[in-house]
Amino acid sequence: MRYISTRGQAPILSFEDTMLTGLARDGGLYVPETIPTLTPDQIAAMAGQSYEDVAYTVMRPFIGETFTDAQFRELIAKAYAGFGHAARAPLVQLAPNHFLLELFHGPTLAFKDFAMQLIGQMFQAALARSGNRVTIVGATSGDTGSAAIEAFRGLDAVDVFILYPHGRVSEVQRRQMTTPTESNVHAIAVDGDFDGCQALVKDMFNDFQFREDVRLAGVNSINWGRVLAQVVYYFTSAVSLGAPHRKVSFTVPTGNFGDIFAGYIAKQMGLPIGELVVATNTNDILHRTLETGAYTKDSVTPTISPSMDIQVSSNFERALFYAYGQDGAAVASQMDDLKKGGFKISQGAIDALRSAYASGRVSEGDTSETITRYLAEHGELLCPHTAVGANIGEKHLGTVPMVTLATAHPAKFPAAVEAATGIHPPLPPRMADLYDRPERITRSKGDLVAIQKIIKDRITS
Ligand SMILES: Cc1ncc(COP(=O)(O)O)c(C=O)c1O
Ligand SMILES: N[C@@H](CCOP(=O)(O)O)C(=O)O
Repeated sequence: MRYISTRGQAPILSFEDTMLTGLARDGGLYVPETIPTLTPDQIAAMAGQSYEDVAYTVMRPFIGETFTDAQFRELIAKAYAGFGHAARAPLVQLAPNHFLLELFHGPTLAFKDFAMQLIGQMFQAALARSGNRVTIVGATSGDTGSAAIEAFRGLDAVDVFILYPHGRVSEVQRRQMTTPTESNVHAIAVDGDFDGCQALVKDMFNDFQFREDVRLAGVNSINWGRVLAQVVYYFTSAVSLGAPHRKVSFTVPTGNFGDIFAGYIAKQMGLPIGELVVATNTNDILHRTLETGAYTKDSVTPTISPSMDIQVSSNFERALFYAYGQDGAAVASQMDDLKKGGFKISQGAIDALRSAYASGRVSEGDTSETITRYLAEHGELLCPHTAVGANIGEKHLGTVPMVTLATAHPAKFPAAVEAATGIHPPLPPRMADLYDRPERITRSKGDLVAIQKIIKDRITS
C-alpha cells in the first residue's frame, strides 16, 4: 500500500513512513493511493466478532509490510485493553431508529483514544525497531492533546508538545494535559484559538530545517493512522445494526473533519452507509460550505462544545481531494486561495461533496436544550458535542437506522452539562483526584520562533 499527498507534489510513502512523517512535504495530507474494499461476505463475517478482530480486518489492508500479522494483532490488543467497556464502542438505542455510539470509554474519555492508543503502540514498535526518536508536536482544542499525552507519556523515544488555546478548553481537558508528571510531555497554552495552534503546527512541518533537526512527527488527524483507526467503529456499529444486509446512516459532531472522513473511507471500503451527516456548532464553516459552495474563513467563536471551535478544518482537504477526482493540483490551488481567506469550489466538486455529506448547524441554545431534553426523554446525559450530533441526527431520522457518534463523556464538560441539567457528571474514580494534582503549563503568545526554541531546548537528543 502506497500513500500519496492531496497536493500531488510530495514523495510517495509506505504506511510506516506516512505514519511517522505527519504532514506531506508539499503541505498536503497523505491518503492511500487506492482504497481497499471488503466484500459483503467479509463484512457479514464481522457479526459477533470482537472489536479487536474487526479492527484487524478493516486496517490490515492499509498497513502493508509495516508489521507482521501477528505483531499487528498484538498492537491492536494492547491498544484497547485499557478501555472501560468490553465492547469498546457500545451502541445505545435512543428511539426506534436512532442510536448513540459511545466512543468515550477510553482512558481520556473521548473518541480520540481509539486512534491515539493504537498510534502510541505503532510508534513505539516502529521506533524500537529503527532505534530512532521523534518529537511529536500537536494542536488541540482539548481532546486530541489529552489523548496524545496519555498515549505517549513516559515513552523513551518520543517527546510530545501539545499546543492548546489558552482559556478555550474545559478545565478537565486542560488538567488532563497539564497534570501528567512525565518529563517527555509538555502542554503549551497559546494565546488565540485552535486555528492558530494548528497553523503553528503546520508552519513547523513546513520549516524543513526545524523538521529535520527535531525529527518532527504529528498525531493530529494530519496523520493517516489517526483517520484509519477511526474507520473501525463505523464497521462494528453498522454490522451490529444489520450491515451489509441493510444501510446505516451516521451523524458526526464535526470540527477538523477527521471523524466523518473516516466514515467516508468506510463507505468507500464497501460499508453500506446511507447518509453521512456533518453536525457543526455555531462555528459552522463546513455546513455553510456545503450549502453555498464557498469556503470562507471566519473567526472562531467560543462555544459550550469547545472541541469543535474550528474554522480551518484540516481534513476537509482530504474530502476535496476525492471531490476533485484526486486532482492534487486543483486541491493545491484551493489551499493557496484559503491562505487569502477562502475559495470557491467547482460545480463538479461541490456536487460530489453534497452527494457524500449532508450537514446541519446547532445554536448554543439548542445544544443546551438538547442536553436537557435527552436526559428527560431518554435518560441519557450527553456531552455538548454529542448533543450537537443528536440534534442534527434526529432531523435526519427515516427508515435507515441513524447512529449519532457520542464523541466525549459528559464529565469532560461538567459546566455545560450542569447548566443544562442541574447534574454535575462525576469523573470516573481513577480520575477522582484530577483537580488536586499540580499543573505544569508553559505559556506562549503564539510566536513560531519562540515555540520552536522551547521545543529545541526541551527535547532529549
Ligand atoms: C468531543 C469531540 N467531538 C467532536 C470533535 C470533532 O471531530 P473532528 O475534528 O474529527 O471533526 C472533536 C474534535 O476533534 C471532539 O473532541
Ligand atoms: N477537536 C480536536 C481538534 C484537533 O483535531 P485532530 O483530529 O486533527 O487531532 C481536539 O480535540 O483537539
